[in-house]
Amino acid sequence: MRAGTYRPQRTRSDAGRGGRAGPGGPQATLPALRRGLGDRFLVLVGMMGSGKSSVGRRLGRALDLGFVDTDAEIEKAARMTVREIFETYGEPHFRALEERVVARVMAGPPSVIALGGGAWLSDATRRLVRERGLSVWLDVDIETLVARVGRRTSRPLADGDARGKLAALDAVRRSVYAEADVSVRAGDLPQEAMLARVTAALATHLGGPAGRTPPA
Ligand SMILES: Nc1ncnc2c1ncn2[C@@H]1O[C@H](COP(=O)(O)OP(=O)(O)O)[C@@H](O)[C@H]1O
Ligand SMILES: O=C(O)C1=C[C@@H](OP(=O)(O)O)[C@@H](O)[C@H](O)C1
Ligand SMILES: [Mg+2]
Repeated sequence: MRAGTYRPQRTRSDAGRGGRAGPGGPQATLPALRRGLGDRFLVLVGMMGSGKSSVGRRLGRALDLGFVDTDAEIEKAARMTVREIFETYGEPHFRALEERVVARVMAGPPSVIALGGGAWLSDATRRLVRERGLSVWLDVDIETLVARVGRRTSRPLADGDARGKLAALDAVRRSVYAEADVSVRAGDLPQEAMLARVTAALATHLGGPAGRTPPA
């Protein structure tokens, strides 16, 4: 490693249910995580239903950072729902909007960002996140995704045979999600336990429970 280059190792968290983040528990690590993050964005990636939006909102609050959901930003900008955009203009148009929204958000102040599940497939978005962010893959099993997404109507790519469609997308996308800086593998954990697991994985990635501030 070049002198002065901060390059933490990639991390896969298989910590126990709920995760452990040092003697004081997850709460104790939050200020250290905030410091370790510096001026980077914290960017959540993963399949539909993995909990990016839910965990992201909680992480933003826990770290005292703003929270941005790219789907919500797209809907605000387009004054249409994600489904309406897909149905009216098609997926390529949605992807172009998504790329623009991510770039706009990442030109602003650091925050926690929940990407839509397909946003990470964009080369431009991954490049931007590598430059300005720390990425976390929520790697959640298909059965859990289906249970969360299958009965909802807001995700056009899961229409009909949700299990089949999610499994096919997951198979294609896994290797790209795996490029994220940190991977958090989880089943159907309650939201607080998921949050604890993510903060534990981040603490490990950033240099242990005490966290570590990157050298200037
Ligand atoms: N840990 C969890 N346990 C149970 N339900 C969850 C959990 N995380 C998210 N959900 C629910 O699953 C659905 C998808 O979660 P969401 O956060 O929107 O995921 P994503 O943004 O990755 O698609 C939402 O209805 C949400 O309330
Ligand atoms: O995986 C995908 O391609 C998509 C995921 C959705 O966001 P969530 O991952 O937040 O559900 C939304 O952007 C759109 O329906 C497409
Ligand atoms: Mg979401």
